[in-house]
Amino acid sequence: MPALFNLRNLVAAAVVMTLTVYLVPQHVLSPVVSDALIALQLLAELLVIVISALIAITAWHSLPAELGFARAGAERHVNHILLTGFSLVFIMHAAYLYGFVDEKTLDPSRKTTVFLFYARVFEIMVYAALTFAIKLRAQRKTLLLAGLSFAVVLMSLTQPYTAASQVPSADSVFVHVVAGYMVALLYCVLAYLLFSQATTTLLQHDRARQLAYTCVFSGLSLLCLQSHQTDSDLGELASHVFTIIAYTLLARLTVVFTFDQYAQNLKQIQQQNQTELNTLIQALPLSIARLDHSLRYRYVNTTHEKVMGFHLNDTIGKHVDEILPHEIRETARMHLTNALEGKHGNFNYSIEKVDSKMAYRHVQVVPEPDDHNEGGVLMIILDTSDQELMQQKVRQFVRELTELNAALDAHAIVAFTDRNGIITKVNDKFCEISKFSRGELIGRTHKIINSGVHPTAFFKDLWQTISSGQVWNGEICNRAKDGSLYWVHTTIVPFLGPDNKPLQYVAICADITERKLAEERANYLALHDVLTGLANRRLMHERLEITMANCQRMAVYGALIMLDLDKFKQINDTYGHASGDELLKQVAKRLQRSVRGNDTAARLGGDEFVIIISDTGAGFDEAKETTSQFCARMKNILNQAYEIDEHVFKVTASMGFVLFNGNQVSVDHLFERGDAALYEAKNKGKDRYVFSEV
Ligand SMILES: Nc1nc2c(ncn2[C@@H]2O[C@H](COP(=O)(O)OP(=O)(O)OP(=O)(O)O)[C@@H](O)[C@H]2O)c(=O)[nH]1
Repeated sequence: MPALFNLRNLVAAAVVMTLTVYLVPQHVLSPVVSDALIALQLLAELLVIVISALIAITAWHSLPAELGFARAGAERHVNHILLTGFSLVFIMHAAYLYGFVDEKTLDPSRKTTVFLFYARVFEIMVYAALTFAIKLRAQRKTLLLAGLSFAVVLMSLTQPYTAASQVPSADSVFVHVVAGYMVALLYCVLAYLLFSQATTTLLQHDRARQLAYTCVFSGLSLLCLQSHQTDSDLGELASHVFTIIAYTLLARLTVVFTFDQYAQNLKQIQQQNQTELNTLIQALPLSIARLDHSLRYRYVNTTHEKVMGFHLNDTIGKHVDEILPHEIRETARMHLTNALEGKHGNFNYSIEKVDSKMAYRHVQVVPEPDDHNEGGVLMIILDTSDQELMQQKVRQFVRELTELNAALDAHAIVAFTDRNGIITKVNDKFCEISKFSRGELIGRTHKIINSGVHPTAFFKDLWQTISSGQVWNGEICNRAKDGSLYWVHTTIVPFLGPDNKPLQYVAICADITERKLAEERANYLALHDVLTGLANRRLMHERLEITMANCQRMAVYGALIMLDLDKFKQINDTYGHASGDELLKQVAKRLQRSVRGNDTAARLGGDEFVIIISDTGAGFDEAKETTSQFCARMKNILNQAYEIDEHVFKVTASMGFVLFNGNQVSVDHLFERGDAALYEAKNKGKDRYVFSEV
């Protein structure tokens, strides 16, 4: 049955019908004209209008883009207009034919012919456009040009029908008839081309075949019109029937192929998505495996092969127990069974690899239910070895850092400040040594412990160093809350921000107070007499040189007094060495108390002392007088009784002094002369002072 009603047979029947229309004499057909026939004509016209309108609507919505004969926007609009055009023109044709439009200037039947011509023009152009869209071996441009030229010729043939004043002559009617045959011939050529030359894809071929049939029926429609006598003869009716068939085919071509194209496009998109998804899944650094409801592998990606070490072909169809490491089989099976019941799960495991290194994995188990109650499980395995090793390193680093911090806290005084030097954090040691509480320190600057020992330039230099991003090292004397001084060896490290400027500073200090005191003591001992605390010989020399220089600068006289206790040996011998020591200390105190701040009292050793007076006057005599008075006063002071161990002593002293007012003579020479004067004082009976020229 289907074979009987295929398009080929339909065309054959149509040809026979057309021939019948031609072969039966017109006078036989004309009497058949009746109202019923006119009604049929009307119905046929209406159908043509409806179908052409349907094609136009479909075209506006989807045809051009989907059928592919519109490549650019402008071209698509041309096709829209063409399709809409022949729909509208057909409406006009029908309207004039049946007098729907009351237009008096032209004979309605002539207008009908005009609109029919225009409809054909549009029809040809639509077919040409569609043919153009279908890939033919013939030159596209040639075909289009031929179609357009033909349309122009056809339009020119309508001239006699459009001029109101002009009645179409027998010649023009003849031309019209000839044009009709030519159009029919063109349809045949188009049909031939489409039947025989459609190339490329099956879809293109099918489309060409459909269009070829459309052309055939349009051609037949035209041929039938050539035998047209009146508005209601059979020839015209047959023409309408063929037009209906042609346009139905065209509508089918537009609608069916639109959906075919949709389906094709959807399939293509689906395939493309599938390919993209597959590429993505294969490229993911995750091992992905899909298991069926019996926990057998039905899909694995390439990463799974790498992670699990099983080739794809060795995995598909296998049970998880055959693939997963035996250490985790039980855990995995539990999670997978839960997933089959719709529960999500995850677990971690680690295994030793063949190279003895540890591998760490995180497994995510996702249920994959389906409608047939035979869902599967998606198993995603992430190799977390790198992260795990990194975490181990971080943990180790944090542990080391904590230990380091604890060690630092235990042994060092630590303070953090912001870039402005505001203390933000201190450790216990800092509080302990500074005797300030943490609360008293936070938010303050280091000025709170400033001892005043260092000059302003010291801290200026410090800040210049650290604010330029460099580390500062040095010793700082600080003052604790109770006023006591303490020394710290300090290293200040700036922490730089992204702009290479310090964000904060950390000061790491070591308590060096003990060492500093020891150093001070050593320095003191190096320059002072241990027993009396007076300057020793070395310091006395330095002071003498300084005093000599000062005297020269100030143009004044200084004095060097050599002093020796008289008969000190006897005291030692009588009361003991300790008492002798005590006496020496008391003598030293009296000397120290008798001199001014910039004068010097020193002990050279034994019972021998030296006094340096820095300013005794500008003139020699005045200086000599002043020094003599000083010696006299000193003699009196020393002669006062000493009370030692419940004994009372009386001691005298001999003195020899020299004057100096610059560096004209050497220190040694001054001593020599002073000694000589002292010697003279001793010789003269002791308990006196003697002046010597230098
Ligand atoms: N107690 C004590 N005696 C000392 C010390 N150093 C030296 N001597 C003693 O001081 C004495 C110094 O004696 P001299 O100055 O030579 O004799 P002197 O008895 O003072 O006689 P003159 O100086 O001539 O009056 C010696 O007996 C030393 O042993 C010391 O540090 N302590």
